[in-house]
Amino acid sequence: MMTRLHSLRNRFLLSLCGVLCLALLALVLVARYQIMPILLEDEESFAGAELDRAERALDSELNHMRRLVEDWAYWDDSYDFVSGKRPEYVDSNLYEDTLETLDLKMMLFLDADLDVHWVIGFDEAGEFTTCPGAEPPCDWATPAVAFLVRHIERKPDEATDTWLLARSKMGMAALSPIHQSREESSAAGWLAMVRPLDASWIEQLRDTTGIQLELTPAPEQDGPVQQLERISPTHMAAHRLIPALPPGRVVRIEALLPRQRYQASLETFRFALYWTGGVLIVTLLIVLWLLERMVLLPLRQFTHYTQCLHHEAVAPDMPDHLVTRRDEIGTLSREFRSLLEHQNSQSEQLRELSQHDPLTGVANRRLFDERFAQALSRPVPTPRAAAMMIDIDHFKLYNDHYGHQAGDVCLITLAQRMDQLLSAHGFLLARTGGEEFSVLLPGTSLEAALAHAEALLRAIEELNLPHEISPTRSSVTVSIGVAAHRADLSTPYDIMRAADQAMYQAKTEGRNRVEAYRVGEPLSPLER
Ligand SMILES: Nc1nc2c(ncn2[C@@H]2O[C@H](COP(=O)(O)OP(=O)(O)OP(=O)(O)O)[C@@H](O)[C@H]2O)c(=O)[nH]1
Repeated sequence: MMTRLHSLRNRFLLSLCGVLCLALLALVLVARYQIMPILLEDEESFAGAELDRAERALDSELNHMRRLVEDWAYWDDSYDFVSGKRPEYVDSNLYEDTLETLDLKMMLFLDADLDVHWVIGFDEAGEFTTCPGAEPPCDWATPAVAFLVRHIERKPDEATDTWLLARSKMGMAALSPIHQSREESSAAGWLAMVRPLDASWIEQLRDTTGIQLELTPAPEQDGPVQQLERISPTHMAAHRLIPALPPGRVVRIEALLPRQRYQASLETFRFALYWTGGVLIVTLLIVLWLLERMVLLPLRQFTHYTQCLHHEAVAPDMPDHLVTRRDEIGTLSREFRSLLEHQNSQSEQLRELSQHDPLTGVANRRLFDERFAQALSRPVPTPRAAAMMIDIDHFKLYNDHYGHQAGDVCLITLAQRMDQLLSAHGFLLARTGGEEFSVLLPGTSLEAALAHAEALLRAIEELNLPHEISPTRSSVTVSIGVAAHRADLSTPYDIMRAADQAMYQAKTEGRNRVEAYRVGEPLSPLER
């Protein structure tokens, strides 16, 4: 018995759901292990590029510082000043406004012997000081002087250098040898400048780069130079450490970056995922609908039809829309129909064989009894039915004289003639014994039956089938007993017993005659 779970529809649905789940799982795994790493990697390279941009902005500021210090260092007035020839240089150039205009914290001139020639700048308290050496009140410059002297002694290639400074406050420093502008000569001294990197400068850097960044001085640390921290779904913090002075200190660039690219990629991926999922589900629904219409529905109709064959007495016709289909179901339906037709015709043949006498082709006892019972069961007005019992006279002699085969031919000839006469009236002739026939006459009275029997007798005589050694007549004759339904003959058995008795009466009376079963005659048992 097919359960609902095992129906094709449910199995197909379950299989599709399974495939869908596997596809979703595959999609999740691909997203987790293929797409997400690519997105994160892309985000890291974006953060790196943004930090590069911030660092390039710093480099550009350092270059600016380099150009500024070189402008002053390659100025002949500066050359003369450190060579001790232009004492008015201080008054005309080195004053507080100069530092403020150039956005500097300090300018330091060293002569060729690396002695401090002049210092101007703001001390730790922000007071402007200007001195011919690093003595008070300009002693705040002493550490810078010591560093510069060490640096020049270590690297006397007379190149311009720039540095980021990361003390408690940040700054930028540049150092250049002082040369004459036109002649090739050795350095007459060195000029150093220091620019503070304060909050307003950082704000300006933010405006220039468009990056939300912070610069902070920090001690040098072990670990990666660049790090990325995703602080929220919308923002990440990227920082990079840039070497600075003094040794052991770094400038930490920290950029707060939007995760737009990641979010946009994620959104695009989600969008594609939802659409793919939606299209997949719609496709599945359409496939299911098509399956239902093209396969399952006709199969159910076919199954319903085969079930009807079991339950209905008369086989219904196969629905036209099934047999006219041009697909496999149509082929199956047509094959099934032709198989059914073949089986029906074989059943019909078997039924015919089981209800008819193989020698004469007329009905046999089985069909006769069946029809007789039917005739009496119908609530029709009287007369209900009559019956005849016909027996060929001296048929043993016929066989003995003409042979058994001729006897068969005689039986066939007689049967055909009698059937011809009887069937014209709707009566049923049956061969119920070797040379014995019975006739059912539905709705016929005894008198009418006797008249039909007499006509039958005459017709057989008229056949004039030779029976030379018959003591009755020189042709084949029959004896007929007739009985009809009445109160004391209410069953087929009783009526046939009475007809049989009448037929024996006809034999006794001399054969080739018709006898009726008379009222009050005792019935003898019917020999069968
Ligand atoms: N050829 C042939 N003979 C059959 C067939 N069936 C029965 N018979 C013969 O029919 C004969 C019947 O003989 P009986 O019953 O003695 O009766 P009868 O010779 O007809 O004599 P009455 O009935 O008394 O007139 C037998 O010889 C059977 O062999 C058959 O199918 N073919």
